[in-house]
Amino acid sequence: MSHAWGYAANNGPDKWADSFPIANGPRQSPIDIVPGEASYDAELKPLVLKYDPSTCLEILNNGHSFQVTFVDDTDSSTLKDGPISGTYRLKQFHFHWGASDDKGSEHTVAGTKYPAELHLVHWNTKYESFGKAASQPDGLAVVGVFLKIGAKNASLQKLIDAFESIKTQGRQSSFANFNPATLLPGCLDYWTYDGSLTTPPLLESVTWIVCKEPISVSSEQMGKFRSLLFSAEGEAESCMVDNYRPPQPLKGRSVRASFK
Ligand SMILES: O=C(NCc1ccccc1)Nc1ccc2c(c1)[B-](O)(O)OC2
Ligand SMILES: [Zn+2]
Repeated sequence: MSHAWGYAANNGPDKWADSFPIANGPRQSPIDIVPGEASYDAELKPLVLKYDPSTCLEILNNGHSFQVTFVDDTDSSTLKDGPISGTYRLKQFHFHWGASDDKGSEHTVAGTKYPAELHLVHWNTKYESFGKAASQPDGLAVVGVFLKIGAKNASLQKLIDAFESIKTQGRQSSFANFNPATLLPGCLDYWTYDGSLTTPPLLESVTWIVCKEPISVSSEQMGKFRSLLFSAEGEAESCMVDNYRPPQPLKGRSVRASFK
């Protein structure tokens, strides 16, 4: 497989190991989180998330998902505490979702799939850049938030309203003053474990922080996610759906809970 990885039968998750052998590594993500097997750790601190909407830069279709990117040359938008030490800067957030409401999340909870999952990506400022941090075992910290079908989500609607300008692969548009904190659930209880990027290069550099409480999304809003395209303008249209990697073997890792 050339490095044109994707989610189709010929270039999807079952084929990634051909070009990225780490796909079969010891700390791959996502995983199935089994709450009864997670161990409560009283030493885990509450998450401290400080986001500055003025660091929001653009929204783009990268051919795998849509992503909102942030200016990360200062400590304006950061994640601290929780299971991590030091300061991690927000770089981007993106989503994974399904072709229907019964699938789409990457992490699962006792086998339950949610229709979508948000990833807020942060990098450890002890390294000089995201790229450098991405190759270090403590380089990245990603906050995962499940989306559950329910009430229309006004914050997600702001993202959806920008979709017509990023319908096809490679398109981007300016996107300002969005506060990612509006995408967080009210309760920040979380599970945490050591894992990886869930897309190539699948680097094993992520401290995963998965929130127990989902946020809401309406079924109509999920329909708008599915109107984005994997394909570029002028190519045969391919709907951007099922852009999730299934759970990977735990390989002896422990999952800790910040709550009883
Ligand atoms: O940043 C990514 N690629 C570009 C890259 C540039 C430089 C070095 C390595 C990688 N990928 C990526 C980053 C973070 C997450 C994911 C994928 B995710 O697992 O989907 O959710 C969390
Ligand atoms: Zn992701």
